[in-house]
Order: sequence, then C-alpha cells, then structure tokens
Amino acid sequence: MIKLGQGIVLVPGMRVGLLGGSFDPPHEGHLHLSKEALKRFGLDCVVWLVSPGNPLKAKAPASIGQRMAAAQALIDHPRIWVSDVEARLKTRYTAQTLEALVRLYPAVRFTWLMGADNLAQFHRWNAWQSIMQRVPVGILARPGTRMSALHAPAAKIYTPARLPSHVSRHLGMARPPAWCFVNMPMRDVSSTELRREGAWPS
Ligand SMILES: Nc1ncnc2c1ncn2[C@@H]1O[C@H](COP(=O)(O)OP(=O)(O)OP(=O)(O)O)[C@@H](O)[C@H]1O
Ligand SMILES: O=C(O)c1ccc[n+]([C@@H]2O[C@H](COP(=O)([O-])O)[C@@H](O)[C@H]2O)c1
Repeated sequence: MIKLGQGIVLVPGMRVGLLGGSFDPPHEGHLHLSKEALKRFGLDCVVWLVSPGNPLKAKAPASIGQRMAAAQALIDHPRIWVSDVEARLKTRYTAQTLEALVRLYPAVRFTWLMGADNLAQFHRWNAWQSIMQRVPVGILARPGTRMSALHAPAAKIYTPARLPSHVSRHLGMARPPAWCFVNMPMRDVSSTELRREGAWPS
C-alpha cells in the first residue's frame, strides 16, 4: 500500500484537504490558506501535495527534497502534513493523482484545495471536469484574483454545483460536483516574490 507520507495516518471517514502546489518555496500564504481551509470547509487535516512540477509551468522548481524540507520546517500546526506522493506515484496531472488516491483510499473523503488564481485557469488543466466530478473543491481568496476566478469558465460551467459560503463547513462531506469559494483575510505573499527577493536558492 502506498503511504501518503511519513507520519500520515488516514482512517475511514476522515475529511482530508489536499493542497497541491509547487511550494517553490513554501510560505506564510500556504499556511494561512491551510488553517482557514481546516476551519471553513470542516476538514480533519490538510495535506500539502508537493508537486514534481506544475505541467503548466515551463521552469522546473527546486528539488523535491529541498521543497519538502522547507515545507516541514514551516508548518506549525498538528493537522497540516506534507506529502511527496505525486513523485512516488509518478503523476503530474491532478486528475491522475486524485484518481489514484481515491482508488488507494476509497473510504477517505478528499477535498481539493486551491487559491483563487488557480480557479481562474482551472479550465486549462488536464481533464479538469473529472476533478470536479471526483472530489469537492474548496477555493480560498487570493489578493487580486477574486473577480477573475468567479468569472472563470470553470465557475460558470459549474454554477449549479456551487455551495454558498455560509454553508462552507459542509464541503468536506459534500457529494461531487460541489465547490465553494470563501473569502479570508488575505496574505499578499507569493513564491515568485520570494524567489525575486533571493530568499530561495532556485
Ligand atoms: N497568498 C496566498 N493566498 C491564497 N492562496 C495562495 C497563496 N499563495 C499560494 N496560494 C495557493 O496555494 C497553492 C500552491 O501555490 P504555489 O505553490 O504555486 O505558490 P505561489 O505563491 O502561487 O507560487 P508562484 O508565485 O511560484 O506561482 C495554489 O493553489 C495557490 O493558489
Ligand atoms: O493537472 C493539471 O493539468 C494541472 C495544471 C496546473 C496545475 N496543476 C496543479 O495545481 C497545483 C498548484 O500548482 P502551482 O504550481 O500553482 O502551485 C499543483 O498541485 C499542480 O500540480 C495541475
């Protein structure tokens, strides 16, 4: 059985948020999103899926070992964990990763998490509709991207599946397709900015 990651124990019925990302480097925005997601979407834990490399990004990130170590060092919450399972499954596309994880853990309730910038371009992801059909999707505000996200093709096509934010706590148990956008106090931080400042050696 493929384990999600070191020290990660998943039990039947558990509501697990998956935050896929390049984490190149991980930062306060990831942590803040994860803590808000735990509260707002009624999740038991959040797992950071450190990607081998975003298929839509031309430049390769720093090594997975470097990004995993930085993520572990940053996390200060007992229910936020880090996983390199995509590297081990050899899946780069989220649709494939979710298909594999749902097969491996049929009794676990996964929710895909992302910042609003990713909803804006979600319709460009490989087999994106299969993601919507497979798991609930929780979206959290990100500075400057609220409007482009809510007017994006994916948001429009799946309008009937949108859960109002006042019932966001039900998302982790919702039957897909279901998605929910929640506002949160924003953190204007990005990996791009940290790389530009030279705070990360990649
Ligand atoms: N400050 C933030 N507020 C809300 N969501 C965020 C924030 N930073 C990252 N995210 C979300 O976390 C996930 C992983 O993000 P990623 O690792 O690409 O960080 P990033 O800062 O967006 O990196 P880059 O600047 O290199 O694109 C994405 O879904 C992204 O939308
Ligand atoms: O599957 C796809 O086509 C796809 C396209 C773009 C991004 N993703 C995933 O989205 C997550 C966020 O990526 P990033 O680089 O914005 O942190 C990460 O898990 C990527 O693998 C996935």
